[in-house]
Amino acid sequence: MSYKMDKGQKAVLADQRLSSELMESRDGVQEPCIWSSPEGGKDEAELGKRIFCNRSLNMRNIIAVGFDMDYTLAQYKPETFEKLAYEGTIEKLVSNLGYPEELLGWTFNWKYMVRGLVVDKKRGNILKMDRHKYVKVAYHGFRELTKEEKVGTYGNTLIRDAFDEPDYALIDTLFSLAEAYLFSQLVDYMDKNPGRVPARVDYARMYKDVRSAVDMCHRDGTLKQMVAKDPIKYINEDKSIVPLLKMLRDSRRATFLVTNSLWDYTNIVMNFLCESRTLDACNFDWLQYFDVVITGSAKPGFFHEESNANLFEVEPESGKLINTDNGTPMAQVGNTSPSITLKKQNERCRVFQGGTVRHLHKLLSIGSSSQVLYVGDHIYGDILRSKKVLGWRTMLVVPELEAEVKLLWELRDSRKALQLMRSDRDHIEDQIHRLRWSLE
Ligand SMILES: Nc1nc2c(ncn2[C@@H]2O[C@H](COP(=O)(O)O)[C@@H](O)[C@H]2O)c(=O)[nH]1
Ligand SMILES: [Mg+2]
Repeated sequence: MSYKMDKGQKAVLADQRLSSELMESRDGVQEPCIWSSPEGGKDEAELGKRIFCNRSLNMRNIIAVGFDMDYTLAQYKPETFEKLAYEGTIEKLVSNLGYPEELLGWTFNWKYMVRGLVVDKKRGNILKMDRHKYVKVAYHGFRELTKEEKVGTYGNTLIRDAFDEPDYALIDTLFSLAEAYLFSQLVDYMDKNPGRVPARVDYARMYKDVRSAVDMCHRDGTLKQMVAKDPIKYINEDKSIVPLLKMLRDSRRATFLVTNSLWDYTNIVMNFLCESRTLDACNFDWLQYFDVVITGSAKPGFFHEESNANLFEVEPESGKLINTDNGTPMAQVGNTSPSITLKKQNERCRVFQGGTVRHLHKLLSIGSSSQVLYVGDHIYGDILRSKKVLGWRTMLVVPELEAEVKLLWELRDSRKALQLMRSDRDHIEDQIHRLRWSLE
């Protein structure tokens, strides 16, 4: 990431440069660069490390910056982490749900699926839609539908399909790549071997089975135990996280973490990211970089202001949950001062589980939602509601863009040449039309 902040609350997103370099006006003419910093972004950051804005954000108004953890601060390695999810899911399908043992020999191509695809559960199809919700590409299992098949299935309805639950599922998180791939494999397998999948299983049932097996992998420790044992195998190291958090805190902004992961796992992942520590050496030093940590937040429900979810304080050493009254630890019968140990241990940062955005605002003394910037990876879980309903300012982490932006940049000359050729072609076509009309 590339941005500048000074201690006097004067902070700006300093990197609109590339976005204006890459963004051409409609007539193909390059717009002049608009700089946010006086130096004009002279100390260039690597292409993939820059921040892009679709509207300006004055950091001066931001008093608290929050982060999601999984796939935001912690970038998992899909070649190991998603493979683990894929193998764990197959294992559960075979052992618990009666799928054939030969699935255990299947392999996972982690590069095949991308976020943004849509699963048509009933038909066993994977769809790529355009921004207007028209199906551009459709695959049945791994076979691409012909144009006629595609139009016949998705193009002829009088009432337009919403492509939403319950018949469709959106692949909107990197956690879902393995299940989408496995679903396509199962569709192919079932078409070719109709008697080999459990009786009464259709495509939709197969998707449901895969989903519940994946869900179980996240809940029963299949994934988290393995990550805890060997985090470097599954999570990319990122030496810029601590400087980033320090910089935010030096600028006197509050920092917070809101994650759906529970405390035990959060502590392991954050120890690895901030301190390069593994399970046996875990401590709580990383908490110094935050004012508030909320685990088990159940996003997106966390962002519903009307939610009544209870907020518990977590005792970091034991993981014990303590009842709170809006964030204030409650006295237990027979013990009038339960909060003393917690306060001493945790002078800088308090750790919670559950609660709602109202609790967070109170804990951080946030007066207006527009003073909060939240960084997340999940458009639905992290961004949609927090931005649209609450009015938080949001930043979406899209690692896929790194390759795309590089490619756009590398191909800039060809793209420009193509644009000029298109414009020449349009002129020539217009001239031909005029000449034709003059002859009629
Ligand atoms: N029970 C399930 N948990 C899931 C699933 N997919 C992801 N996850 C877990 O959610 C959190 C994400 O945390 P955040 O920091 O991004 O808020 C992490 O613990 C995942 O393991 C699922 O399908 N079922
Ligand atoms: Mg996340």
